[in-house]
Parts: sequence; structure tokens; C-alpha cells
Amino acid sequence: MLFIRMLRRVGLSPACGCWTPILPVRFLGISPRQIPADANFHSASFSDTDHPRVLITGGLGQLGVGLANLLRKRFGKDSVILSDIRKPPDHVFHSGPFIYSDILDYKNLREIVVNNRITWLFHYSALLSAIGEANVSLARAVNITGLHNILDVAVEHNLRLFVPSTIGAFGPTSPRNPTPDLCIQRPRTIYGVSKVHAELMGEYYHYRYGLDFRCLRYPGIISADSQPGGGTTDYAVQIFHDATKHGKFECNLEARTRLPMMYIDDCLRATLEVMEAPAESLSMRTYNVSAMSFTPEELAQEVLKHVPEFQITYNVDAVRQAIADGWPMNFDDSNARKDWGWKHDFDLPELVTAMLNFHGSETRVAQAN
Ligand SMILES: NC(=O)C1=CN([C@@H]2O[C@H](COP(=O)(O)OP(=O)(O)OC[C@H]3O[C@@H](n4cnc5c(N)ncnc54)[C@H](O)[C@@H]3O)[C@@H](O)[C@H]2O)C=CC1
Ligand SMILES: CC(=O)[C@H](N)C(=O)O
Repeated sequence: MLFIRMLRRVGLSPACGCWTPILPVRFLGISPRQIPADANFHSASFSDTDHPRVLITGGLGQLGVGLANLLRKRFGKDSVILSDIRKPPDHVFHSGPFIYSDILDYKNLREIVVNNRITWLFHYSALLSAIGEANVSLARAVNITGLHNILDVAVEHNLRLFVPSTIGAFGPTSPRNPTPDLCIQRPRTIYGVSKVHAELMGEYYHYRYGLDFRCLRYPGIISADSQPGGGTTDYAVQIFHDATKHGKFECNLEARTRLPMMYIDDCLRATLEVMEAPAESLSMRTYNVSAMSFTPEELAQEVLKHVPEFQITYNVDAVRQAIADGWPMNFDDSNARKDWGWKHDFDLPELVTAMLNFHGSETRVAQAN
């Protein structure tokens, strides 16, 4: 009798031995916080359509604005709300709905989801690898406690949830060349530990409560019109800026440090594709995605083809180098390619051309003014 009561409490039926989805619903309180009447909602219409209604957390970092642009093209401007704890620049504020949201404030998150009838959530808030090592307790709060809030709000409101993971979810004892989806994961940064936790918690909530959790492990992402937020792969963004502006670049990783990388357009397209993939095509809930892999000296050689006077020097940052030395060198993304048809567009030459075109035109505009 006692045993049956225990089974019921954890949601197991003694007859079939199977799980029933008892939700981890928190105490239902009413948040004193209301979204101000003058919030920048651009008269969002929430009439029922086939389109998802999207919330992006941590949306003012390197990737969020680009993701909002892509999703707004597909689902309509007012269907996608960008949020962050920072103040948006004017062009972002005027490009579509923006709202303040601190992922550590659960009631505020729930209020936003309810008031805007959110159906898809892209959870981008995080402290990245290098900045996380400089502030472990904040990284632990944002990346782990914040994730718990996101998971709970997603399961409570039946959201489709995307959480990005990273090459940083692997460590020195993982196979590094190539790194498959399923292998040893013993990262040595708080960032990596929090991302392994996110992968496992998301998958657990999927199997335990039916949460539609989807996760891609991104490589280092390279973008032209947004700055990286404190990672180990940041050099591969800064190099283009310095090459066009100064003709030289000081790299904080060793010349032969090989890491997987991806152009932002590929990254954001992969994110939308996995979110739109039919559930039955997903044999897993966490996938590696990859495009290319290079070292600083290989990247510099490619830049040199366009900027003949370009020079690279090295001044190695010990923290970033130690992190990079434990990360994958090549990423095996064959499961993503097989299951939902992932295919990258940008290899190293196309990436370098796209980045230099952007920065070159910016520099020419600046010189003309
Ligand atoms: N950029 C990259 O190369 C890669 C990024 N990713 C993941 O993609 C996601 C987005 O990355 P990025 O845009 O590069 O990050 P980022 O560091 O540029 O931006 C993160 C954003 O989170 C916000 N944030 C911090 N604390 C918050 C809080 N308490 N509540 C709400 N927002 C908060 C920050 O204000 C910032 O705008 C992250 O989860 C990151 O781990 C994964 C692999 C590679
Ligand atoms: C690869 C990542 O997750 C990020 N760019 C970082 O370097 O921390």
C-alpha cells in the first residue's frame, strides 16, 4: 500500500509502470509587475494564426537580433518579441516588439508568456565561456537557475523550447577530432558545466513531462554586425574588424588552435530548421551542428588573400587557451544531416568574403563621411 502511494506521488501507475506527466508547477502567485501600457508592442495582434508567437530571451547579445530578424521575416514582425535586461539601441527598439525580461524573475517571465500567448521560446540568455570564468557565481545563477525558470515556464505553458548548447559542453577527456553527439562530456568551465546541465535537464523534461525541447550545440559563431559577448572563439570575429581597420590583428589564441566555427546565417537557419522539423524526424533532442573548422593561422592566410598587407601577431591569453585546448577540433554533425537535413552554406572562403565585404563597406562609408 505504501509502495503504491509512493508510485502515485511520483506519477507512476502501478498497473502499467509508465509515467504520467505530472507537471512541476510552481506556486501560482500573481506578479505585482505588469507590462507597462506604453511598452513597445507595435500594436501586436494576437489573433489565432498558424504562426508561433515567439519570445527570445537574452536577445541583445551577438545572436539574438539576427534571430529576431529571421523569425520576423517568416512569422511577421509582431509575432516575435525580443527581450533582455539591457537597453536596446534605437534601431533594435524600432524594428519590432522589445520587452525587459530578467530570466531570474520567474513571475515576470510567466507574465510575459501568458500576456503575449507565447508558444515558442528561444532561450539565448547566458554568460559565455571566458566571461563565465571571470564571474562564476553570476554564470551559475544565469546559466543554471535561469534555465530552471525557463524549463518550468515552458512546461507549464506547453511551449516549444529551444536552448542552444555549445562545443564548450565537451572537455579534454572527450574525443576531440571528431567529436560525436554522444560521448564523454566533462567540461572544465562553468559555462560548459551549465550547458551539459541544460542538455540533460531539457531531455529529462522532454521524457518526463513531454516538453518539446530542442537543442543545437553551436560551434563558435562569426557575425559581422554584432559583437561577441566574452567567449573563447571571439578572436575569429575581431580579426575582420582589425584587418579592415588597421591591417593587423593580435590574436589571443595560439596559431595552431583548431576549433569548429560557423557563419551566423548558417547558425540561425539551423536554429529555425530544427524548430520547424517534425517531431518524428528527431531521433535525439540535442544535436551537434557544424560548418567548418580552422586555426588562427589558416584564417589569417585566407584574410591575406583579400588584404595583402595584413599581419597577425600572437599574445596568448592563458585562460582562453586552456579552454580552447579542451574543446573539440572538429564536430561530427552527421545525425543532424541525416535526421532533419542540416546542410551548411558557408565554408571558410565564403565566410571570409562575406565578413570582409561587410567590414570593407563599413570602412569605406566611414572614410567617405
Ligand atoms: N556566440 C557564440 O559563438 C555561441 C553562442 N552560443 C549560445 O547562444 C546563446 C546566445 O549567445 P550570444 O548571443 O553570443 O550571447 P551574448 O553573451 O552575446 O548575449 C547574452 C545575452 O544574455 C543577456 N543576459 C544576461 N543575464 C541575463 C538575465 N539575467 N536575464 C536575461 N538576459 C540576460 C545579456 O544581457 C546578453 O545580451 C547563448 O546561450 C550561448 O551560450 C553557443 C555557442 C556559440
Ligand atoms: C563557442 C561558444 O560557446 C562561445 N563562442 C564561447 O567561445 O564561449
